Amino acid sequence: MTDRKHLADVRARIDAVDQQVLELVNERGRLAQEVARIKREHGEQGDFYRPEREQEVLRRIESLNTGPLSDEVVTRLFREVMSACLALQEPLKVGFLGPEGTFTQAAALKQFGHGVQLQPLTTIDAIFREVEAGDMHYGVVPVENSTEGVVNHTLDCFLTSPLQVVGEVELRIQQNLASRETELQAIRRVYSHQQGLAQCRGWLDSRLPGVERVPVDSTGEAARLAAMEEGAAAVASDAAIDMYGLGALAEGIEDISGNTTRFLVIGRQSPPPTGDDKTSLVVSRSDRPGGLVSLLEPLARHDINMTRLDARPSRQGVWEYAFFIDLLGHADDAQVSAALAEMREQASLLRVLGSYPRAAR
Ligand SMILES: O=C(O)C(=O)C[C@]1(C(=O)O)C=C[C@@H](O)C=C1
Repeated sequence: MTDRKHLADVRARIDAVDQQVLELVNERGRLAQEVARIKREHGEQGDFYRPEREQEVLRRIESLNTGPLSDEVVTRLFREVMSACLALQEPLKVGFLGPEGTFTQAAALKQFGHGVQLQPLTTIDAIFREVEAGDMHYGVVPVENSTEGVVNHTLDCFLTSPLQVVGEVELRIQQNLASRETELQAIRRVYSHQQGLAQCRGWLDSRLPGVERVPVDSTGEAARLAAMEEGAAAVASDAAIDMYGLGALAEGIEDISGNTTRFLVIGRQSPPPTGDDKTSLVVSRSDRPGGLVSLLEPLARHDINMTRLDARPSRQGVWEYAFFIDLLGHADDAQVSAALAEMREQASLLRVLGSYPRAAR
């Protein structure tokens, strides 16, 4: 067989496979519509998004995958297929910390795919408010960075909001120096979110010493400003570079490689257990010696793994703290529920912020 004939044959087989894939994704779409009909009949309006089921679907796909496509790639493809199926059931509105081009937008896309309507909002408070008011179904907010620690503002919002955590997203963060200038020597000012500036402090100290650093609300906003100003640059994402038509003067400028940011998805109701969950809670107690140790003791006794502990002023009294705790397990799991009951006996306040599936790939 000639090469040309062979190529034509293989392409004909690809066409046949595409036709099958098309029929199957549409069949999947029809089944999702059937699920929606059942949910409506049971009065579950507004509750079409099921993070626990999505997690189960993605984990199953990963375990079935034999390649040559990587687990990461098949996860991304099936995430989009589910996103399109969910959009057939109900178009979801999801607020994220904007403007366009922020890492939070990338996290929202990773969690929900392109089938939802993503709405950039200007502050973390606004995201909480819009979800509380029902104008948005869900919100996506940054909560901690592996280099720079917690996003205090998000934790503070939880102190006063009734919303629940319904999911978490982890994202590898690559920072770039973005500008319309083409030479590093032309840069007089660098904009970024304060976390972006902090993540690249070492690089900026050595490559742009003495250049003014200006913290702004987000990396997306930094890219927007850099696009308008001569001699300006932004520490920002690849997406922001594309969005604002900038060039990358340097790529991957974060000081610690493996830099990861964790985001929380907020909504009105936490999902049921999947067997691989996390629980976030806020707890406080009036100051007394050994207070924190005895408060945490039930977790150790019930063999529960704590993955995060942060203290924030509780805003109730001077030197009173609220402790934000993440642990492995779901609040409905027997061990976790027993430990929480014992902690509650000692605490002046204990609120479960939500139990949710652990971040997918
Ligand atoms: O299983 C469900 O509850 C569905 O609605 C179907 C489906 C899917 O496409 O697999 C769609 C949306 C949900 O978020 C979870 C899963």
